[in-house]
Amino acid sequence: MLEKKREEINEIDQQLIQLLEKRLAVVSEIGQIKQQQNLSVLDRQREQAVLDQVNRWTQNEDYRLPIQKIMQKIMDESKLLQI
Ligand SMILES: O=C(O)C(=O)C[C@]1(C(=O)O)C=C[C@@H](O)C=C1
Repeated sequence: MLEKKREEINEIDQQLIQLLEKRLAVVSEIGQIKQQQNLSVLDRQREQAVLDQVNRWTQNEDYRLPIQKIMQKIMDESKLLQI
C-alpha cells in the first residue's frame, strides 16, 4: 500500500520535473531578454499576477497556501537563475 502510493508519487515527481525544466528553460530565455533590454530581474507586478492566477486555478482550499508558497519559491529560484 505504502509502496504503491510512493510509486504514484514517483510518477507525479517525474511529470513535475519535466514541467519545471520547461519552465526554467523559458525563465532563462526571459533572463537573456531582460539582460539585452537592461531590465531588472525582479518584476513584483508580474509575480503578483502569477500568484493571483495560481490562486484562481487552485481548487482545493486546503492546498491554497502551500501552493502559493511553492510558487513563490519557484519564482525565487527563477530569479537566481537569471542573475
Ligand atoms: O516574467 C518574468 O519577468 C520572469 O522573469 C519570470 C518570473 C517567474 O518565475 O514567473 C521570474 C521573476 C520575475 O520576478 C517575475 C516572474
